[in-house]
Amino acid sequence: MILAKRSFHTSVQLLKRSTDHLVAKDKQKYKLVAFPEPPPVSPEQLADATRLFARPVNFIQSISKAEQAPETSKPEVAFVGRSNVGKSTLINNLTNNSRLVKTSNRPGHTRLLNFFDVGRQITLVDMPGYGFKSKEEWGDLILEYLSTRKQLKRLFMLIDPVAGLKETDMQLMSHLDKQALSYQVILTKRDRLSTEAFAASKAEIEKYLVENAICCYPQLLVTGKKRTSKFNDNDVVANEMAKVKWAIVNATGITVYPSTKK
Ligand SMILES: Nc1nc2c(ncn2[C@@H]2O[C@H](COP(=O)(O)OP(=O)(O)OP(=O)(O)O)[C@@H](O)[C@H]2O)c(=O)[nH]1
Ligand SMILES: [Mg+2]
Repeated sequence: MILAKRSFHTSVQLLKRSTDHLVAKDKQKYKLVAFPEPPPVSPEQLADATRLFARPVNFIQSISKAEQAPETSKPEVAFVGRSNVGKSTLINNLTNNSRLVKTSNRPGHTRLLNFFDVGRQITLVDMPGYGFKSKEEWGDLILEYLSTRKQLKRLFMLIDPVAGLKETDMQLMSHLDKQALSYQVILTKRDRLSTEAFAASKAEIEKYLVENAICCYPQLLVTGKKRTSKFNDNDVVANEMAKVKWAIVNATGITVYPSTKK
């Protein structure tokens, strides 16, 4: 049985779950080609996460050097990915504030690390993109931040399923694996592909992760703009966003208490 390079613990967890994702390679061997079904998320957990992100969100600081990072004690998650993949848009969507972070259809828009406080419980970090129209110093800033930031609980790595995985994405994953940093992949711009094309791209990305990525959380998240009424799936889009919120809450390990405000 081939379970890529996963840790023993993860392998045991995977083996305990369903075997639907295993396909026969030959008579004796099986190959893992997709992540197992993630543990179910209850409506209460989704509601807790949604409640947290409905709380006030405040810009903390922008930095151009890792040592300038704010001294907060809050658990932190950061969003990383190729330029134009939709990092800043995702932060706006999560916080329901389209003007919190500036977005642009021109790659290379975000040039600093931008920190935001959500409900005084967690910190979100928007990052410059890598790849097309990126700058070497931005890459240095990201790597420096990743290797020094103790508060960082999980890195969310955004991938555009239209473009698929690029060499730069794979290099970053390999770097994160070597540093034992936990990351989770979010597929963005779901609305830009047909159901079939999206499923094919997702399967290819997932296969690569299963076979190569060590510290990747074994669940792919999905986001995308609300689609036209033709598809009538705004509920699906809202549910996908709630799952991203829950993944963040889960990664940070915080408990969301009901608001005391009436
Ligand atoms: N169709 C579609 N477009 C999106 C989606 N998310 C973001 N975009 C668009 O993609 C472009 C880039 O979005 P940004 O959020 O600025 O991307 P970024 O990753 O922050 O880019 P950089 O800061 O340049 O690295 C903008 O024109 C967004 O409107 C999505 O889910 N669907
Ligand atoms: Mg940006």
